[in-house]
Amino acid sequence: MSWTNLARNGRILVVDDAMENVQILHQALRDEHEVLFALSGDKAIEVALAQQPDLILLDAVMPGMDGYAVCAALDASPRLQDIPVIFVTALSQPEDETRALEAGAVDFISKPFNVAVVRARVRSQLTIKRQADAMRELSMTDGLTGVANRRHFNDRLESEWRRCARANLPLSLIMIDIDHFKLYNDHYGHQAGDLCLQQISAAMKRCAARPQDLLARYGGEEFILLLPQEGPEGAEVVAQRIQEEVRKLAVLHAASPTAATVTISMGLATAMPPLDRQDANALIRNADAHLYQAKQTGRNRYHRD
Ligand SMILES: Nc1nc2c(ncn2[C@@H]2O[C@H](COP(=O)(O)OP(=O)(O)OP(=O)(O)O)[C@@H](O)[C@H]2O)c(=O)[nH]1
Repeated sequence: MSWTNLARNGRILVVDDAMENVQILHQALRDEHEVLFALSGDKAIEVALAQQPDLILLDAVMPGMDGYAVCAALDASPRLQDIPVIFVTALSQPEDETRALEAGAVDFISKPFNVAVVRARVRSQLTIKRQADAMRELSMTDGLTGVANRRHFNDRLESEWRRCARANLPLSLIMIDIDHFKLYNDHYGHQAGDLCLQQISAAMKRCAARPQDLLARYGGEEFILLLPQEGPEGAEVVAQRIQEEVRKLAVLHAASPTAATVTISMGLATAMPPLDRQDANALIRNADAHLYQAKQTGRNRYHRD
């Protein structure tokens, strides 16, 4: 998306118990955005979870769950806490505005609406939200390959470790290293090496496409794949798939003493399930030890417990 388009084509959730207010806001915004609506606080949370809007226009005063309670519920949910909220209310005292901002709202619009003001405020909050999303995405991504970076991997490992421990589910890791990559760089040049890293990482990403899977660049030519909810057999299937995809890529490696094309070695490790206080780093060390075994026993293979 270009920077000039950042303010348009948002998914906006309008929450108001009065249908006529919903209709006015829908009319004001529908030319530029997709508009969803909810007539109560409970419904708003339900729609937000299912549709992941970019922005919520929230009525402060509603029967049952009011706007402040909706804000608190959004804030408590990891999947909803980054969605900005603009309060829309007939309350117009400075203390009402302060209360809304303290509840987590990013802006405040008074009823009766001025349609031009509503549009302008929505555009500006949408732009800020999308810039923040882009920054977050950049900070989590490896610049060369576009897969997750090591910091993002560490964060996800920690949260998935806790989740799998709570749910009594296994968690597997695959540590992956390109074979004889120094020789590849020496023979074909660093730029070709970069291209090779991009091709191999894209192929590996295709092999583990479940929403909870995460491929990350762990070091120079070393990658790590996080497979939550996957036991040793599942991890082995993924490893075989990766090996096959890399084989099919058939990137020539004339300088390799062990194969005609680029190959990879892998180390697999599983926590069955993770113990709450067990150190996730021990699992990484275990995968690394298996990778070392794969290298020692000829490369172009995986090793597991
Ligand atoms: N082109 C390119 N090369 C990189 C990058 N990051 C690391 N490397 C290179 O990757 C090579 C890794 O070499 P080694 O750790 O000796 O391992 P290897 O040659 O793959 O040998 P084995 O792992 O034992 O099979 C080094 O030559 C690094 O310069 C990168 O971003 N781009």
